[in-house]
Amino acid sequence: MSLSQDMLFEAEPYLVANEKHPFVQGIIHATLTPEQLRYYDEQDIAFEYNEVGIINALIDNSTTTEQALLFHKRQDLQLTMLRDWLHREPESMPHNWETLKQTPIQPINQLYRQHMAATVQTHSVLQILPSFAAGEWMYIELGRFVSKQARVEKEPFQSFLTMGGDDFLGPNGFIQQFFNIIDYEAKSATPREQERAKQTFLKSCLLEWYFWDAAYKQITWDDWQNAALKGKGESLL
Ligand SMILES: Cc1ncc(C[n+]2csc(CCO)c2C)c(N)n1
Repeated sequence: MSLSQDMLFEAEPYLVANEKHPFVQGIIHATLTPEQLRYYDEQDIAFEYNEVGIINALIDNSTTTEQALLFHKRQDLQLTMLRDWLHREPESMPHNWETLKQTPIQPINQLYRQHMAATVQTHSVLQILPSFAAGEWMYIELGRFVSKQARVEKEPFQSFLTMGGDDFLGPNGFIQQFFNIIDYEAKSATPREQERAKQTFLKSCLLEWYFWDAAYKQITWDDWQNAALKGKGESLL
């Protein structure tokens, strides 16, 4: 079994858990509140901004020019998506490229971004790529899952997890190409390095679940502070 097959096999229970999460179910049934959507939107745009740095690291540490070109293409898409997203920002939450850097990063978002950033210092595509590819894979699979459900066709829910999939899907899509790169890099890696890469992938899958959970409960540092200092909010954690 290739490393990517092994990763996907072990990631399956995390995918099922993500499908069952009340936030994902709330997308299907269009039952999320404006506050839950707003929290998600703010945290996710900041998350995607952080990914720009991760993709830069992938370009930087590529072992072939083909890899560098693929990551560069992915970066182009990331920046285009961010630009369009910033244009769509609601009046209540205006962001631009500059203020994006000052968006408050709430606890789970911080944990996830630091999990990804921690891989950069390995200078290894095999270690950096799984931290990033897991989120992409999860969104594509969740998109597939929600499209098979009787989902409520109402915005903004309808557009949620419906990705302009062609760039991501199929044998030449980003997802398959990322897995091909992981398998190519795994060939020259030790079993310990391969295991580490797999665990990084699985931790990103786990943090995907917590990202939905944080948005569902709108967990902030203030909640954590209240829970710690005032002894309130056990149910949040
Ligand atoms: C929590 C979280 N995880 C992963 C992504 C990344 N992501 C998933 S799909 C996609 C491309 C198409 O929108 C990107 C960049 C995210 N945004 N939020």
